[in-house]
Amino acid sequence: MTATKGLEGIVATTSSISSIVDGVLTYRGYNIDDLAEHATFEEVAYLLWFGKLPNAEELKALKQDLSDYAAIPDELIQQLKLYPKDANTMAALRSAVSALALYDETSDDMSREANEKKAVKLQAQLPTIVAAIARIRQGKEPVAPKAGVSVAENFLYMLRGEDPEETSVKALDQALVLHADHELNASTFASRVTVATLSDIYSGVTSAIGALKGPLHGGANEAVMKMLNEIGSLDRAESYIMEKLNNREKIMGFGHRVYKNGDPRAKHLQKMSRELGQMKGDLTLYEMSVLVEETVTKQKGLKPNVDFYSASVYTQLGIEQELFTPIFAISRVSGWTAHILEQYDGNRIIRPRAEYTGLTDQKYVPVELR
Ligand SMILES: CC(=O)SCCNC(=O)CCNC(=O)[C@H](O)C(C)(C)COP(=O)(O)OP(=O)(O)OC[C@H]1O[C@@H](n2cnc3c(N)ncnc32)[C@H](O)[C@@H]1OP(=O)(O)O
Ligand SMILES: O=C([O-])CC(=O)C(=O)O
Repeated sequence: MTATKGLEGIVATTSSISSIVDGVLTYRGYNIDDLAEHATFEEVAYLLWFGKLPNAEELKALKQDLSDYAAIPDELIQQLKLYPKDANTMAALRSAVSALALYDETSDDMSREANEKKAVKLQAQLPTIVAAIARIRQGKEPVAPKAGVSVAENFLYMLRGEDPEETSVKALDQALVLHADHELNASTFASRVTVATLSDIYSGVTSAIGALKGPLHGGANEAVMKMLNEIGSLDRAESYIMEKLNNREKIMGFGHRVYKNGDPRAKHLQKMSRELGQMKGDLTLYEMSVLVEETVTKQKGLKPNVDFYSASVYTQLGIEQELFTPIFAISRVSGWTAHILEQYDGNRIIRPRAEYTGLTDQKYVPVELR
């Protein structure tokens, strides 16, 4: 038995949800470029869960369900108010989603119908939880979800307490489409490992949130913004990156286990970042990001991943850094739950082997002789 570090190149499951072949990402056979350009997040979530794009009636029914399920239990809001104000937002979200299971009497109902309903409920409730955490932290009351609007619009409304402008809603909706699923990434794998023991969907999503939090995965978008803030101005970008690389430090938002010639989602986020800058009449953040990209690519041959330009996009949408990875979760919960449903179908426990590298032939020695 020989271990492969980080399971690189190991095919751990079959899946019909999303695929990456020769650098091309598809959801259920639809190219991400096509979906980013034309589809709404609700259409994409339906596609991931049910394997086809919804017709008008199916889409209307899904939007209604997302609206109907968006409120969170009062008991949970009370709990959120007890969390430390300076708690990491992903840690708070992880705890809240775990607690959510306590208020769903169907949490251990393993029928396909119940699990599909819980997938839609989790999608509806995660944005409400994230917005509530953000508002409580600012000393404000959470805003109840608004009926009849998209996930993107509702999230910005609950965050700000007022109707968002259309350009922000469109940009966030496109970002949600781009983040919705990504084959067997670390958080999706974590969710599948958890539910493959026939544990419940809330446990699967809680595991996934824990995995997404790390800076080598979803947490990188917050680390990118921290880096851009440290750089501070265009003239410092190149020297800052050179110093990091000379110290053999990683540049967050660059590199990828699967894409070696670039992440197809990055160009959409880059375009969005430029357009938001143009609209604001201030391209500093965008230009600083481009200079970082040029320097990293020239020095290391590494290309930006999905996390790099999402940092400047969210900042220009007026969203605080601590919410970047939770926004990733608001989108990715569609993919996680699609994978969880797929895992339950024809499940087998996921239990690989480890190559043992420890001591052998040890003989027990009584404690007084050690
Ligand atoms: C949504 C997402 O999860 S996208 C990824 C988000 N994560 C980040 O942006 C964090 C920064 N990037 C990284 O840490 C890595 O590129 C990962 C985690 C994404 C992929 O990791 P791996 O597939 O294990 O790549 P690995 O670490 O083997 O990289 C190969 C080489 O490139 C280097 N490298 C990879 N990424 C970077 C980077 N961002 N900055 C500098 N060097 C890098 C590694 O140090 C390694 O160099 P070496 O061979 O001299 O040791
Ligand atoms: O696939 C990965 O390893 C990470 C990633 O880009 C994602 O989850 O979107």
